[in-house]
Amino acid sequence: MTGSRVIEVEQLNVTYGDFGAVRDLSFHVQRGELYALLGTNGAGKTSALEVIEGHRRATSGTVRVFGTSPQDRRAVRPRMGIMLQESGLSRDLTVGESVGLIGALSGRQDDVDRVLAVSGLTRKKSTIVAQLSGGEKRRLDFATAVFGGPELVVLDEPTTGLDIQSRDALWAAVDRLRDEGSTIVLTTHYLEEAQQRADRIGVMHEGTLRSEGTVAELTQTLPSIISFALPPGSPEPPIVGALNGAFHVETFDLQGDLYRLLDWAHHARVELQVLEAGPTRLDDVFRALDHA
Ligand SMILES: Nc1ncnc2c1ncn2[C@@H]1O[C@H](COP(=O)(O)OP(=O)(O)OP(=O)(O)O)[C@@H](O)[C@H]1O
Repeated sequence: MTGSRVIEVEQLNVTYGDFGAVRDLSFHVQRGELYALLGTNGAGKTSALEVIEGHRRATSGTVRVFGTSPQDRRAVRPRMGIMLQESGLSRDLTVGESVGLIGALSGRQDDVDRVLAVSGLTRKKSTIVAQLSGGEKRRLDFATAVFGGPELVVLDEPTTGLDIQSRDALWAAVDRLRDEGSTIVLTTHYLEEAQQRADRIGVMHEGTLRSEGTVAELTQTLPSIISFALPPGSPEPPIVGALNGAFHVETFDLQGDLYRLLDWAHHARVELQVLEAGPTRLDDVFRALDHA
């Protein structure tokens, strides 16, 4: 293992027949990092994660987890918790039995009731899996992944289908894992969640890694946005970019332009309606992908 790298992916290719789902993918994840692998639908994220999880063999390239092959399940499994996009949990087991069984298979030690509490499933302990709602099943998948506080947790779209309370609870549990030193790798289509939490982000599109870095690094090449509307009959503002009466301005000098706008509004006694100003969001990085 190089330095404190928990995951090392070098020139990974995954092909299905003659279709290259993952093409020459290289990235690494440092110990204690939260790394978000983001991308468009079908970009190859799950295929890459499946190799990291040891569920799929690479067509070519090298993947190392804790310095060893992820196919070496005996070495890797006790140290890695996995939340798949679709779980293979038995429908007839109760929630408590499922967590206990998958937990025991992981080789890690934990208290089932503690894990259920962390995952918001205490009241469902005796319910069979077949009777869980979609969101509850996701919480159960999460519970089995974090059983025993693994050093590495891989989460494939963990918050898809969860209501806002469940999402907040899941992120609080992830924060606790990080406080305890766990490394987290995840995929999500909720870009704002990655923007708030990821130390680094890799952006995939059509099988390849298009960009990688911190949120600041990914967004710094794009302008910031100021948007607002004016009451009818207002004088012309000192800023261009009006569209249907609403103003939407792209700027590389957010602070300077905002100062000029507010100063103008103050002196002209104009109310800036629905005023919003902020750096470019990851959404815009994604929208730029199709043109990359
Ligand atoms: N078993 C398979 N056989 C053939 N093609 C597959 C298989 N699994 C995935 N693919 C294809 O490989 C591509 C990458 O799929 P993958 O699930 O890795 O993407 P993803 O980035 O996770 O997408 P999403 O965000 O939509 O979940 C897609 O075009 C998909 O149709």
